[in-house]
Amino acid sequence: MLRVGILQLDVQVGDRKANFSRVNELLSRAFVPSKLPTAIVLPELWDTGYALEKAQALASDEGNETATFLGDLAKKYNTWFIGGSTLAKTSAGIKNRAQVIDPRGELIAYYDKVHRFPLMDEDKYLAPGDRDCIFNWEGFESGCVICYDLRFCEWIRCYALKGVKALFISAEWPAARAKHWDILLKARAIENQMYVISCNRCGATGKDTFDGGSLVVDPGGEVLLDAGNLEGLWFVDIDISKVDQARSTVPVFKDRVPHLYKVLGP
Ligand SMILES: O=C(O)CCC(=O)C(=O)O
Repeated sequence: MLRVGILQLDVQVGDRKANFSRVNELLSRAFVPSKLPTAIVLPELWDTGYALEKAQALASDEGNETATFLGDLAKKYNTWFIGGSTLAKTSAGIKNRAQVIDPRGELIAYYDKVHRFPLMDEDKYLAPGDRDCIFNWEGFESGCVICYDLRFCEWIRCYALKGVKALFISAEWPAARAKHWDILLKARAIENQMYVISCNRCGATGKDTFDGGSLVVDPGGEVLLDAGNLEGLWFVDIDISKVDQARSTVPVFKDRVPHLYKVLGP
């Protein structure tokens, strides 16, 4: 069993210091040795929120400021931080970057959001990522994506075809489309027969409201954890062997007919 912690946060927009201190507070309150999780997941842009018009000022070089903060926490609590994105200044522009940090505090992988969300002007302010993010988490192929990426079943399928068994999704998915979030998380878990481990923002900024609703869904589509709409750190135990069980019970991957799936044109 692997224990996962979902840190559902009400993000303070443009205020990295406030978000850092809130995360510190929630972690120190929740931690007792018997509850130690193997990984903690944070929301998308958890450290600065969506203040993209100020992205240039808020981004840190390669996202290092936030990676250093999480690295120290990873060592302190002997846990992974997986997902939870930050604005990263790179030579190709500013990216919405999810970070994967191991218990030694090392940044071992990162993911730059591939599908930019036009309703939040990401295409105007951010440069897109151009690759997936697959890494070994405690002996298991795992991956991460960010928010809007969830709508692209073909992208998530690529992760499954590369052997991913646990997919981490960080998001700031608004309440207005909470139903889509809920259904798509379950669908991606069922169709790919993998764990989907998600962390969404809660709370509100002006008129924008976020319902949280972070779910951990098993490969059969069962919801193991629903964090509701409140801020907090929630724990759940997952058994990765259920992925192989699901894939052998209904052999979807064996029964694919890929030569019929080829699309003509872009
Ligand atoms: O797809 C959606 O409805 C929400 C996506 C989103 O909020 C994001 O990618 O930041």
